[in-house]
Parts: sequence; C-alpha cells; structure tokens
Amino acid sequence: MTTETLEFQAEARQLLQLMVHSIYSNKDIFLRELISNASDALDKRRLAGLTDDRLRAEDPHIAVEADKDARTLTVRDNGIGMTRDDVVGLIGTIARSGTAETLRRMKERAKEKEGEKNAESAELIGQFGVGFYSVFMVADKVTLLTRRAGEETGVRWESDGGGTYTVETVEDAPEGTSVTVHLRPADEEDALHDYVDEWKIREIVKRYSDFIAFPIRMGDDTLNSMKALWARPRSEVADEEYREFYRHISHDWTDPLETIRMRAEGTFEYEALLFLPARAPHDLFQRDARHGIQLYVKRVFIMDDTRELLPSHLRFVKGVVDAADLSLNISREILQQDRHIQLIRRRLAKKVLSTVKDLMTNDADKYRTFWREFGPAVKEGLLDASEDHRAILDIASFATTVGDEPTSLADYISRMKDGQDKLYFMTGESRAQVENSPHLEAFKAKEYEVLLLTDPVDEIWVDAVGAYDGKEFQSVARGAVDLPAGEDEELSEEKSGTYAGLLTWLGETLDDVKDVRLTTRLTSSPACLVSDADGISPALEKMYKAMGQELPPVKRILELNPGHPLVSGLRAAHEERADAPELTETAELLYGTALLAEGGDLADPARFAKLLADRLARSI
Ligand SMILES: Nc1ncnc2c1ncn2[C@@H]1O[C@H](COP(=O)(O)OP(=O)(O)OP(=O)(O)O)[C@@H](O)[C@H]1O
Repeated sequence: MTTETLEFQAEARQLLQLMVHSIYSNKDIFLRELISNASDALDKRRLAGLTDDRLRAEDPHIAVEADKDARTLTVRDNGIGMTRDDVVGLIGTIARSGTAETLRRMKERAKEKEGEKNAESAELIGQFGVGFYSVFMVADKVTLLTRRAGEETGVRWESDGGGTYTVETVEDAPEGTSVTVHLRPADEEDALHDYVDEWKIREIVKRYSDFIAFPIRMGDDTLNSMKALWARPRSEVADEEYREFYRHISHDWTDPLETIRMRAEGTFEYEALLFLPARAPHDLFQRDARHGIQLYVKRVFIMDDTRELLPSHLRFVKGVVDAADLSLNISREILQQDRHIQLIRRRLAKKVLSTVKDLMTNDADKYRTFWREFGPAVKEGLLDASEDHRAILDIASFATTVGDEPTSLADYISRMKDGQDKLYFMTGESRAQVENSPHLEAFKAKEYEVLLLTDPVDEIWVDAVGAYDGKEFQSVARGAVDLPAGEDEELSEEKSGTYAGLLTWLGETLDDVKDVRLTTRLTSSPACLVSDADGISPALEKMYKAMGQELPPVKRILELNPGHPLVSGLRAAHEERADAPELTETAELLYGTALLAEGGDLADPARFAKLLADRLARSI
C-alpha cells in the first residue's frame, strides 16, 4: 500500500503548534478527549445499528492499553470508525466555524503581549474544542488506526505534530478506532505525568470519565462506574442509588433532604441532578467556601465548584449539571459570559426555590430542617439584584412573638389584626434579647404579632426589600409607633404640655440622645431608645464596626412612658427643684436602664454601677 504525506490545513497547523508548546497546564485532559471521542464514536455506531443490523457492535467498549517498554498509551474503541476521507477531512483540518477567527485573534494577542501567551490563549481556546490535537501536549508521535464500520479497508494515520501527516490504506484494521500515543518522557515539573502508570490512568479516568456510558477497560478491569444517574429515567433510579451518588459527590454522610431532577431539550440541552443537603457545611459563611455544582459535558467531567451555575445564596446545593452543547475546554471566564449558562442558572435557582416551597406545603419537617440550616444563606439572595426576592420571601420563615414555631409571612399576614397594614419586626442578636426588649411591650399588650429577626443578614435585607405582598416592613424600634391607642393612652396635648419642661431639660442633660419624647409604645418599662424612621439600628452599627467601618456616633431618641411612676415622679421633682444635682444622676440612670433593657452596652458601666449602688444604699 502506498503511503501519502499530506499537509495540515493552515489553522490546524497553528492549533497544533499551540499544543506542542502546551498552552495548558493540565495535560491530563488529553486522555479525557480521546475517551470522549471514543464514546461519541460508540454512540454513533449504536445509532447506525438501529437501522442496519450489520453495523451493530458486539460488546461496545473502550480499551486503554499502556505499554511501559514502548512508552505508548493506546485508546481503542469499536465504534463507528472513519473512512480515509473522514480521517483527512476531520483530523487534518479544523472544519468548525469560528475556529480560524479565534486563532487569528489569539495570534494577534500573542504578538501584542510577547511572553504572556499562555493564560489568554488558554482562555480563547476554550471557545472551541481542541479535542484530538490535545494529544500533542504529551506525544512526540501519534498513530491512529481506524476502519469505518461496514467498510472493507482501514486507514493508518500518523503524525509528529509538525506540518505534515501520513495516511495509508491498511487491510487488517479492526472496526473502530485506536489511537496510539507515543509519549514524551515524563516531566513532573512541566506537569507532564507518567501516562503509562496504571494508577495515573485510573485516576484520570475516574476523575473525568467515570460516567461515560460505555465500559472503559484496562486489562480485565472496568475503570468507570458508568452511573450517570442524571441521564437515566427517574423511575429507573432507586433512592439508594441517589443517596450513594450524593455521598460520592458531596462527601456528606447524612442523606440529602431532597433530590431534584431537571432536563431541558431544544436549542440548548442540559440535564441536572441536584440535592438539598440536610446539614449546613461548617464553611457555609466563609468567603472562599466551595460551591456544590459539578459541570459535565455529555458525561465528561469538566469542573467542580461551578459558581456560574447557581447564585451564591444557593451555594450549598450539591449536584451535577450536564450540558450537551459546551466545549470540553470551556473556561470559567467564558462560562461567566455565556448566555445559555446564565439561563440555566436562573432556571436552576427557580427550581430549587420552588422545591423548597413544595416542602413547605407537603413536608413541614423537612422544610423546617432546610430553613434552619440554610435560611440565613438563602436570605442573602434578598440583597442582590436577583429576580427571586419574592420567591425567597415566600419560603422564608421567622420567629415571632406568637408561639414557638417560626411563621411564614403569608401566615403572619393571615393573622394580622383589623386595620393593621404593616409587617412589624424587631431585629437583634438573639431571640432572648429581642423578645424581652421594651420596644415590644405595647405590641404584646395589644396583641400585635412581631417578627423577631435575629440573623445578621436580616438587618440589611429588611431595608433593601421594603415590603412583601404590598405590606411594608416596619421596625418596632424605629420611628414613632402608630398603633391605634386606647382612650386613656392618648397622649393629650395637655399631658404633653405638662411634660414639655422635663423633655427639654432631659434633652439638654443627656448628650447621647438626639431627642426626648413621650410614647405609647411602653406599658411597663419607664423608657426605651428608638432610631429615626430612616436611622440605623444598633445591631447594624455593631456589624459595621465589626467589619472595621467606623461610623459617626449614632444618636437615638429617648422615649418615656408617662404612665410609669419613675417618669411621672421625675417630672414632679424637676418642676420643684430643677437644679438639684441628683436629678441629673437620675436622668443618667434612666437612660442607662433603657440601654440595658434592649441588651445594649453602657458606655461607662462602672459609673452606672456606682450611681445605682448609691441610690440603693439610700433607699434601704
Ligand atoms: N475515536 C474516534 N472514532 C471515530 N471518529 C473520531 C474518533 N476520534 C475523532 N473522530 C472524528 O474526528 C473529529 C474531530 O475530533 P476532535 O476531537 O478533534 O473534535 P470533536 O470531538 O469533534 O470536538 P470536541 O473535542 O470539541 O468535542 C470528530 O468529530 C470525529 O468525527
């Protein structure tokens, strides 16, 4: 048989050059590419076999053979194979549109930035498949032997990755394709591993090709599990298989709360298998926490920790997304810009939230576990520009002054009193602290339910979100209260008038308050501190400080309960002897008490303690 020497097409040559000078730091992927091509060929043959019995393969599989002495690695399949024209057309040229253009840009940039080629070229090259050519990262020669299923003769193709290749017709090739890689010497420093090492091969196959649908064999061993659960009909997968798969990808030994399957067909196909874990990982709130989604392309593993596929407030969701139409070499940079990926991300997010909503109605226990573990993270979604605010609020639940069980906003609204048009809430650091705060007294006395928001993120989103179902969120510790007052509680002008002197004097005496006024907010405490309607809460102030942001001191308003004997007594005393020094001390104590009652920190606890002890001593 004659051997012909042919030239690679110009673009193919350029791409080969890049491969030989290995623009990728990860050379292991060459094996992933060869196995993926073999798997595609087996798929094609199966399809062809459906209409033509003679083309059907017996025992379709992929074999990997390492020859340590010859330093060759062979990937063999009994798939569809190639004709001579196929080999020249498919391997000798790059037919894919856009590739030439990408290469041109790549060269331009390389020229602009001599020496910096690697990162950028790798990024650009991710836009199309490098596929077969990636073997030249590890090979100094490649031999491909192939026979198209149903054809009489086969073809041998060989190249060293330079400008030319040879093709010859051969008689004795088996159906299918084998690619023999003549390996360059291993060079660990250049991440060129020893690819005839059995364990290295096992590792790469397990990592990238575990879910390939055909057995990948080395000797008598099958290296891959083939269990791509997401690609099997739901009804055919046992619960235990899902659980096992979840353990495999998450390393979490607690069974997941819920399994979610999704599939989209049409212009951009993908399948997703997601899990809601039952337990928050310890690093849920650490900035560099890993995200749980793995990206596959047609069952080939592409990357872990795919942040592009779910918004960060759903970072705890584990699972796999298998997108059919991406390049195997897609980079994170390109993922971020990809319109289809953004679409998938929105759909996955919606699906996760709607799944939780279903749990809320159908499985209260699971829902409660979910919200306890992940609610604080999910609520972060209320802070970004996501379109899911409503869906997040729909699945949120909060502690409240009514009962021990958390309530949804819908349930809160259904219990609202006649005439109530606001969603009352109180923020703070813990339920115990918030629950006993004086701000809640009137709300409790008049039986208005108040939501108790104690996650740090609550401080921020209530302001950002503003309303739910047309009803505004209203802090009970901010602005004036407008609960409908009973007859006897009305702050009559007359009453306000008689207090005017005391209020002015207190305002002048107490440096730390910006105003002093009477309130109907309190029933049993003498005084409390409230923020302006648009002011920032003490807890938020603390958070800013903890993050190292200094704020100007935030002054609040001291509100007095005219029904309390301390307040009415102070008024009488102030009328009689405005200048008495102990009145100033009483004012300080009154302010300090209000601060303590809401769980706040005194500026000078020693002074407060001393004033209080003196008083107590005198009263004994
Ligand atoms: N083992 C094989 N059996 C049959 N055909 C093959 C085999 N390997 C490669 N080919 C043919 O050569 C073509 C080019 O392969 P290559 O890996 O360069 O790109 P690709 O697989 O089409 O793209 P990508 O790698 O981006 O998915 C394939 O599309 C296929 O038609």
